[in-house]
Amino acid sequence: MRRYGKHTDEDDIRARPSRRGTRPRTRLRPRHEDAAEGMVLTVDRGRITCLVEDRTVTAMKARELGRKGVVVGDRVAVVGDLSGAKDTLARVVRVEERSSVLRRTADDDDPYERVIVANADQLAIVTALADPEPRPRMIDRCLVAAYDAGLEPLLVLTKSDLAPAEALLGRYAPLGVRAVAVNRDEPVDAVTELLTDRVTAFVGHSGVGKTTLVNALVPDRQRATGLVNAVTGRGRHTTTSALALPLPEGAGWVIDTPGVRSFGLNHVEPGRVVLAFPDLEPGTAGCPRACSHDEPDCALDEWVAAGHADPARLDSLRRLLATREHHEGD
Ligand SMILES: Nc1nc2c(ncn2[C@@H]2O[C@H](COP(=O)(O)OP(=O)(O)OP(=O)(O)O)[C@@H](O)[C@H]2O)c(=O)[nH]1
Ligand SMILES: [Zn+2]
Repeated sequence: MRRYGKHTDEDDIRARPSRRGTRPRTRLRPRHEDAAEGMVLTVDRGRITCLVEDRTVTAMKARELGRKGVVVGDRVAVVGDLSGAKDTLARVVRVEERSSVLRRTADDDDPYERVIVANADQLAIVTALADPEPRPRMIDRCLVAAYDAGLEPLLVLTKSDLAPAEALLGRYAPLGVRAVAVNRDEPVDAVTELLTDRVTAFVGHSGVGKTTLVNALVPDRQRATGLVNAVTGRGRHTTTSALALPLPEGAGWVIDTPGVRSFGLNHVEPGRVVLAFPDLEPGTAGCPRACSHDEPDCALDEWVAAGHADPARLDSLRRLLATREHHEGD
C-alpha cells in the first residue's frame, strides 16, 4: 500500500516496480541525480508546497517542466534549498508518473479539463443527510467521476443526527458502494478506519459539514494548515486549492478539495465506467462499437436476461451513465 510522509522510506520508493522496468537509473535520469523526493501538499498561484522527508518546502516549477502541471498528491523530484526555512525557494524538476488522476471540467459544456488531484486511490463523497438535503444526482455524478478515474468511491453521510440514512443507502446498495454515516457528536473512528493507509480525496457541497468532518479526522489540521500557510504566507481561509493533510501517525492522507462539489463528465467514456462493474463488463463483448450501453442493440440486456448479472446492477449502471447529460441544477 502506498504510504507517504513520516514513514516513507526512500529505498522503498526506488524498489517499487516501475513501468519502465529494470533499466539502470543512470540512463533513465541523467540529470538531477541529487534531487529529493517530495509529495505536493498544495499549490497556490504557482507556489508548490511539498513535503520532503519531514520538512515543508516551497518550490516553483522548473522551466524544463514546460506546461506540465503540478497538482496536489503529485510525487515530485525537488532540487535546491530543501531546508524548509522561511523565504527559501526550491525547484520541482520532475513529476513522477501518476497512479491516478482526478479531473474536473468547470461544467459539461466546458471542454477544458483540469487535473485536481493526483495519486489518490479513494474518493470520499461527503453528503449531508439533511440541511442541505441530499442530491442523489450529484452523488451519482461523483460516482461516475470516481469510477472513471479508477478511484474507489466512499460515501460519507454527515449530520446523521438530523435524518435517517436508510433511503439513501438503499439507492446505492446495488452498486456495492461503501458508505458510512457520521455526525459531529460522535467519534469518527468508522471513517478513520476506511481511510487508513490510503490517499483519499474529499469532495462535497458547501454546508454539508466537510470541514467539521475533516477537522475531526485530522485533529492536527490547524498545525498542518498553519505549516503550509507559514510557508505560503497566506491566511487560513484564503486558499482555494486542494490541500493534503496527514492522518495521525502517518497512516494515510486526506486531500481536502474546497470548491469541488461535483464533476463535469465530458471526458468520461462509458467503457471505463463499466470496468467498475466486473459482473457486467464481460457482457459488453457483444455490444456494437462505441456502445453507449443504453441503446436498443446493447448486449447487456441479453446478458442480464440470461442471468449473468442482477438487473438492478444494470439499472444502476444506466442511471449513472445518464448523469453525463447535463441537467439544470447539477
Ligand atoms: N446537525 C448537525 N450539524 C452539523 C454537523 N456537522 C456540521 N454541522 C453544521 O453544518 C454547518 C456546515 O458545517 P461545515 O463543517 O462548515 O460545512 P462545510 O461542508 O465545510 O461547508 P463550508 O465551510 O461552507 O465549505 C455548520 O453550521 C455546522 O455546525 C452534524 O453532524 N450535525
Ligand atoms: Zn452496450
